[in-house]
Amino acid sequence: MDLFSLQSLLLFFLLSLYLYLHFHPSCKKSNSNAGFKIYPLIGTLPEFIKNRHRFLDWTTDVLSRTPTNTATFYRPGKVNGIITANPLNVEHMLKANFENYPKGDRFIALLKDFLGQGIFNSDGDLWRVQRKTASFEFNTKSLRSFVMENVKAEIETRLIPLLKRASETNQILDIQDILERFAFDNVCKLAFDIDPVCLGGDGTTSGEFMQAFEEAARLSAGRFMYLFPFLWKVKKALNIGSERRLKQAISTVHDFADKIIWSRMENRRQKQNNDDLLSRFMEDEFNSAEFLRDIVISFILAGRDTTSSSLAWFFWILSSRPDIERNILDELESVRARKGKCIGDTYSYDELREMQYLQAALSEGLRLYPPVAVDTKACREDDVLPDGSFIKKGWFITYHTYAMGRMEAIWGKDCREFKPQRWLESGTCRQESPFRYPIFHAGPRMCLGKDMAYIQMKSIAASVIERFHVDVVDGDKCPEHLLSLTLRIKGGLRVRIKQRCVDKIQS
Ligand code: HEM
Repeated sequence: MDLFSLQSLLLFFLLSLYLYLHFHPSCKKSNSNAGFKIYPLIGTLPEFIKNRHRFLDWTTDVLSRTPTNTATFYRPGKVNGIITANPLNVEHMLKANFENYPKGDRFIALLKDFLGQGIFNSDGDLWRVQRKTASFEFNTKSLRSFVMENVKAEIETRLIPLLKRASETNQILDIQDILERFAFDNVCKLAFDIDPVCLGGDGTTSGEFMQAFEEAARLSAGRFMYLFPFLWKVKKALNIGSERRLKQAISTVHDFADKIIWSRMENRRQKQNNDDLLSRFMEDEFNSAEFLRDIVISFILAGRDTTSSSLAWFFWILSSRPDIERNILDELESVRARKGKCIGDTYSYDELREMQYLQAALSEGLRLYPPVAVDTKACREDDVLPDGSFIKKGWFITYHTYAMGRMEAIWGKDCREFKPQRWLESGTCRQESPFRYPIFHAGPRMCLGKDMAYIQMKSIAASVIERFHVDVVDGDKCPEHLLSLTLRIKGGLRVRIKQRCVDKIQS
């Protein structure tokens, strides 16, 4: 019997069991606000089978119905744990009891082929040493001006000309892909001092690598969603199906990263010094080429997939909210008027800081479409969470950022509406507690690239919006999301670019 027949047989069995359990009155749990339906032996599996294609919305609905926005999850294969959208629990796991909630062996094993021992996939000293080295680089004063300069160059010489051409020829573009390319060029320059020119030319360079990276992230994330957790290991051992494709994709990604490492090692041999993140890691001669490769891949993931995801969702929202777009345009106009600038002039860091409405609108977009939609840790020792939930040693715990953006308990009755004004106090965008709004994580593992991400998102949004209207093809339909390692728009976001008041725009 081949693997497919085995899986079909198991599915048939589970489906029959599910139908029996679902329709047999004695098996029904009466309490509709008690979290996931848990059946004897198979736990949450029937519900998981039914809903895994809409995992985020399903789990959000369940969490919103529980008294403390927290629920227990059981699946055969020892996949037991807690999913929470409760800020007190989030603070406990990410900060107050941080040491008890590492990434853990299961998580690390699932992502090891793709991320190796990089910063996103390590615990203990291995994580600490990477955090220390990277923090040093992210805290240098020169980093901000370096980021500003790179972003400016990428906008002026690549993004705007590309959008202008598309508007003149009425071409349909995938803006998510364009934004990924932008972010990829940017992070490569910042972290490894190379320019892959991925957004250059006709915007199709490095296509093979980009596709492979996306596939590797998607298939690695897919390992979390197997009905039977061991199945991916069987497929990997037999080198079949998605595991075979994952292996190929990872090999393409590794080739790219290896070339960066080798060229940098050559530079060092020739006593040429680079001043970037990778060089800091290379200063430690005990760091192997393989470990350096893991570092490269982690930073590409951090830089490429996050800002591009949030901006793609943001442009989709704006396309149906002319009121918000108008407010952004008004704000940009007033910044320009105060500073004596014209459309097309680059904004300085201080000018970006003045764009409080834009900051609020972007933060609101991140609330509803967080790039890291769920984040999972493991429980090291039995514990009781602040809401009273018991968690056992070895269980996983997931804080559900996507659900948290949709919880009435946090944001009120209008939690599902896009309202930038909820962020504004006397015209200033307020800070939110990172435990209520853990978009960038919180505590000791908080995102290192948050400031850089806002610089990039605000610069792109301001430069694009003041020159173009981004018209989403089929904009009346909410795009389907794809839960990869980040929250993507499935199939990309197809848009037409319409240029505004052409005569005012400087060439
Ligand atoms: C909208 C944009 C971004 C969002 C929403 C975001 C979110 C996050 C989140 C949720 C984590 C924790 C992940 C985990 O549990 O391992 C994280 C970690 C991290 N982020 Fe970001 N990020 C963004 C942009 C960036 C950028 C542009 C960079 C820089 C290249 C960056 C660098 C990092 C690094 C190095 C860590 C690892 C921190 C650690 O484990 O100690 N991020 N980010």
